Amino acid sequence: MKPVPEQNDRCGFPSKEVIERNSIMNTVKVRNIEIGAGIPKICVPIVGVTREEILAAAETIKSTKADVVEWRVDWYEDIFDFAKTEETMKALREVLGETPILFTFRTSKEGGEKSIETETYVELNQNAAKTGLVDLVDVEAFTGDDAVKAVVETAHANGVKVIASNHDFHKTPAKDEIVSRLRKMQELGADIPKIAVMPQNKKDVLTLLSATEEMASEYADRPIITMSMSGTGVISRLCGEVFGSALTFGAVGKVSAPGQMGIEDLTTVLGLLHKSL
Ligand SMILES: O=C1C[C@@](O)(C(=O)O)C[C@@H](O)[C@@H]1O
Repeated sequence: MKPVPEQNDRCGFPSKEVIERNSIMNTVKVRNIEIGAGIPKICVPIVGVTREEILAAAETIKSTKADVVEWRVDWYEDIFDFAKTEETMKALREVLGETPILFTFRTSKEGGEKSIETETYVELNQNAAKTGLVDLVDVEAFTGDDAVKAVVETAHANGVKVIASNHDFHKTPAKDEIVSRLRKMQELGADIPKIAVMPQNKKDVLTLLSATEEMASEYADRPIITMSMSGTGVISRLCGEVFGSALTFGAVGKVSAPGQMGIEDLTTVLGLLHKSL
């Protein structure tokens, strides 16, 4: 008789433990937004350089259906002066009211505007979390485990959630590699693991979707975010509710990555899919 695999019961179905583990999907609540429940949430990035541009973008976004606003601080001209950064953050919070704010310094290594020393990067994210003005911080998962854990610890101590991220602007890694990166982010204590990859062909988009489905159904006990970038990958920004990606980035004006759709079209498509599920 063949040995029964540990994962399965005697009839070959998933064991109780596996089913229980798979059914525990914690959502992440930031202000009034529950990430991981229902329609994927829409996050709109702000990529202004000056304080005026940033606040003007926030005013425009405020009148849209954005669930979350990402402040891409690597674009901001005064980001290395924390007093100025905090003032702009305060003004941004005043404009956005209850809309959750995600604080993101995207390093040039992962497609962002500026490079930064690891120590400064950790300190910047910790300081942002300590202000109480932002709701989420993005930490690049491959900054080094100690650095990531330090940001997670400070963020959590201040009631701020952490999105761990990884970006490949050139290619799409193999499915197992994508899953293993997302699992690592979960192990490092991130509230939401996220990966963005570039497809070189349509099969790469399927690889990303398949990795998303596997991670979401077999390993994740929290929401995840995935996307395949550019026009070839745009479908992945629309079908998160089917395959298991809890949030999608949409543009109001300037995009922050290739393939982002305008928020109005995005809202329509997400709504249409939701109705038919
Ligand atoms: O990580 C991401 C995802 C993203 O790169 C995208 O492809 O939509 C856009 C970035 O602004 C954000 O920080």
